[in-house]
Parts: sequence; C-alpha cells; structure tokens
Amino acid sequence: MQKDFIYAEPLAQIQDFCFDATVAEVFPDMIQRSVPGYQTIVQTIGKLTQKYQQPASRYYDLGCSLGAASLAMRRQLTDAGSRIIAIDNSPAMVERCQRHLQSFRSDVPLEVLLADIRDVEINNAAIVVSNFTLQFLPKQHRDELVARIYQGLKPGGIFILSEKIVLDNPQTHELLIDLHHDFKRANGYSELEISQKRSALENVMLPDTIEEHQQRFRQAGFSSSVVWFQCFNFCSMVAIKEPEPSDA
Ligand SMILES: Nc1ncnc2c1ncn2[C@@H]1O[C@H](C[S@+](CC[C@H]([NH3+])C(=O)[O-])CC(=O)[O-])[C@@H](O)[C@H]1O
Ligand SMILES: O=C(O)C(=O)Cc1ccccc1
Repeated sequence: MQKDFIYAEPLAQIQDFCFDATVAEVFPDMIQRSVPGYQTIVQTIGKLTQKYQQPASRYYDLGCSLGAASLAMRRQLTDAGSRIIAIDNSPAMVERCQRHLQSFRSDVPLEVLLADIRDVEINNAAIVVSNFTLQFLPKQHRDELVARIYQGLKPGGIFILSEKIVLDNPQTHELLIDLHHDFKRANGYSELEISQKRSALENVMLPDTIEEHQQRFRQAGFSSSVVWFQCFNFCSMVAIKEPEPSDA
C-alpha cells in the first residue's frame, strides 16, 4: 500500500482538495489513517447487507472511490439476481476501482460508473450507501439527492450514510476536532500535514450537524433513522424506509 505524503512538504499555495490520480494512488492509506472507525464502518456495511438484502434488488455505492463498500456488500449477497452499481465522478478512482474489482470473482454483477451521483437514476434499491460522499456535494443539492434515494428504495430498504459532522456548540465542536487531530498525529501525520489538508478541505467538504441529517431524512420520508456509529466528529447512520405491512 502506498503511503500518503501529499501534504508532507510546505506548499506555496494550497489548492482545493480533489480526487485526482495522486490521491487515488494513496487513498487506502489516507482514509485508514484519517477516518476513525473506517474499517468498522465498512465491515458493518457488510453486516447490514446480510440483514437487509432483498431478492432481485439493486445496491448503490454513491462515491465509491476504490469500491470498499461495494466489495463489503458483494461478499454478503446471495441472490444472483442482485446488482451492485458503484458510482464516482473521479476518473482516477473509477479506473482503479474497476481494476481492483476485477481481481475478485463473484456471481453478483457489479458495474462501476463514471458519473455524478446527482445524475444517476436510483430505483429498485434494497440498500443505498453514501460512505463519506454526501459531505462533498454543495449543500443546496443534498435534500434533493436524499429525497431521490428515498424514492428509489424498496419498502424496507435502507440508506447507510457516513459523514464527518459539525456541532452547533463551539466548545464541543473544537473538542471533537482536537481529538480527531490527535488521532491523525497518532497515525503518523505531522502538524504541517494536518493543517495543510485542513485548508485544502475547507471549501470542498462542508459537513452538516447530525440534526440536519435527521431532519433531511424525515423530510425525505424515512420513518426512522439511527446513528449506529460515532467516533469524534465522524459518524455513520442508517435510515429505514417503512416496510410494507405484512398480511399476517
Ligand atoms: N458529485 C459526485 N458524484 C460522484 N462521486 C463523487 C461526487 N462528489 C464526490 N465524489 C466522490 O466521492 C468519493 C468520496 S471518498 C468515499 C470513500 C468510499 N465511499 C469508501 O467507502 O472507501 C470520502 C473521502 O475521501 O473522505 C470520492 O471518490 C469522490 O470522487
Ligand atoms: O483527513 C481528514 O481530515 C478528513 O476529514 C477525512 C478525509 C479522508 C480522505 C479524503 C478526504 C477527507
């Protein structure tokens, strides 16, 4: 695995963070050392797939990067009539994702699309995953996407949303940022790397509060949601579309 040294040297000017070939090349190391609980979250996407799979359904991975969530879902799917659709708008990510996924054999079809998640139709879905992607969409486009996700889910389907979060309270907000920076330091990032990356993300990654996510879920129509994971300012939620009433 190639190590992430992207922000290790002082940069004269810090460009906005983007998912280009340099980032794609070191991505597994970057995400592992930057996102507390990343591995637990990906594993749990697998567990949730085991529990919420439905026959002849679609599974969407929005902002798939190298396909970690798609792979976690595919390992659990038992119905050959299922189909996984992984989407990313970074050509460097999509190219590497396709290459990576080819090395695993499976009966479940998986297509990787180079597209903007705002332009892709979602339908007949048992599960939609956005694992740290919604936070990169302009704020004014988030409500509409979550509403489309709700519409595209089958009854009893779930939306798994992992996000960096902000808090309304400045004191507790700073505390969680501090703890996250400690986590990065413990994983070998220097003060310079932490501060340069923070600047690069400032204009492109705009996290919401947990309450904003919950309000958006309700507005879209989800009958229930839960924060199933939180470590510092990173969390993962599950929103459930009401199942059809059974005849029994
Ligand atoms: N509008 C968009 N349309 C499509 N893709 C997008 C868009 N905006 C951003 N992306 C893509 O969303 C991904 C976000 S990374 C996801 C990790 C992965 N889910 C994982 O489970 O390893 C999270 C992170 O790096 O913090 C990148 O690959 C972007 O190109
Ligand atoms: O590194 C950070 O500070 C993050 O917020 C997580 C992250 C991980 C990978 C790409 C962009 C942001």
